[in-house]
Amino acid sequence: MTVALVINSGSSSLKYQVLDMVTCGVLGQGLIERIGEETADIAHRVGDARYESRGPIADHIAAFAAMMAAFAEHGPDIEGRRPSVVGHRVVHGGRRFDGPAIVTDRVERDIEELEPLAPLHNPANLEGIRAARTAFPDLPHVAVFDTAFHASIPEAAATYAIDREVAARHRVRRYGFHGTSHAYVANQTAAFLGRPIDEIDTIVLHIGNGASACAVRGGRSIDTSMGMTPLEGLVMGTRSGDIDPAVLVHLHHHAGMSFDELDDFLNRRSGLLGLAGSSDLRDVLRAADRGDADARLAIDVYVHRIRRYLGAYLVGLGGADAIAFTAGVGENAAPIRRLVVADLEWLGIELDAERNASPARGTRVISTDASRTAVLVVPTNEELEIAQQSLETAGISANGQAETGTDTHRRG
Ligand SMILES: Nc1ncnc2c1ncn2[C@@H]1O[C@H](COP(=O)(O)OP(=O)(O)O)[C@@H](O)[C@H]1O
Ligand SMILES: CC(=O)OP(=O)(O)O
Ligand SMILES: [Mg+2]
Repeated sequence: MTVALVINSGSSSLKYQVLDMVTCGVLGQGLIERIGEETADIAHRVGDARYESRGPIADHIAAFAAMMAAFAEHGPDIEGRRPSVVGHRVVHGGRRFDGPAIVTDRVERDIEELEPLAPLHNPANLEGIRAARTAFPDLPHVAVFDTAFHASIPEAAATYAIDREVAARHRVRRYGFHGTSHAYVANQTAAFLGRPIDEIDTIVLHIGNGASACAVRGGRSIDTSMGMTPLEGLVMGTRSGDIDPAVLVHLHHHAGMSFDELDDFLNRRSGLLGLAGSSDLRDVLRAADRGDADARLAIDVYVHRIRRYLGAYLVGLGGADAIAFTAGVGENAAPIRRLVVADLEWLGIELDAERNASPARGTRVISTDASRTAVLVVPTNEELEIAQQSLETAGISANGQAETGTDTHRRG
């Protein structure tokens, strides 16, 4: 059996999964939240058993140690069944990485060098990588970048209309994020429809706490709503998404907000939280049902923004074979899906109300049989995609054999 360990270090959290790569099943997983705060929450799961604990966790190195302690105490037995590879989610790969990379000291330096472009994400990603390489020095570690899938975006969609020299010097361009999810969901959509991926055009709506839309032509990203950072585009849990940049200048001059405060304001205090007081869409939907006017407006703004991108990408692709909803909101919030594709019958997009409202899980079609564009719900699985890309990059097959001509422990 080949086992993969996947590490997803967020700015204040560490998510991990141990996967059996033959069955693609999860052997164990966990989430450590509030790293760096007074007390952190640790939730570890093995099969149906769930173990929760709390305690101070200073940084990602301590979080990594807590994860190893949870493995030792509750399983899975990763000493007995050692992982063959460790896959790491890295948010920003800049233009340096257009695919996964075996982590070397050089790759670590490149990720560090990209920190100014993703100050919330890359430092945490790097701490996770360093802790994991210290714990498993003999294993291949692979970095899988959120940005890599969008390397195919044409210049017209990637370029901001500012002075070219300034932009180039400071690496200001649109990179896009959630690429691992967009790629996985586009592939799942093609497989579910029984069509080759290179023959279909798909719009993936990854709507979770972070949210982005992606136009995928024949398996390649041609446009996406996030830009230089994961702030641009859709309205998110705490992020504003698109905003007139002059608003920042205005708030700087008239509200006395510094640029650090504005950064915090747009990334952590805006979006659903800023409009309706909660970053969790479930709370906002409940409040709207009770008639709360702020919550209703928040949902209107949220949906309006998604539809704006949906329209743009339908034009960009010249029509789509499929629209795939994914992530926390996309997979679970039937009312949002209904509003996003409402009144588009004239475009050949027709939702089936009953299919949409069904509590069924797994990949499924929610449009009518007559709908020219298929609308689907496709659960994303970034961890599995990271594990598979990591295995492939390390030259290991799912049954544990080194792939011909590749050294299993190649480390770049
Ligand atoms: N049943 C549901 N109805 C509406 N929204 C939901 C439901 N389940 C989850 N969500 C939303 O999904 C969001 C989390 O999405 P997720 O993809 O897990 O986020 P992330 O991985 O970016 O933290 C939550 O903030 C919540 O608003
Ligand atoms: C890049 C990004 O926005 O990630 P997340 O959805 O995990 O916040
Ligand atoms: Mg997410």
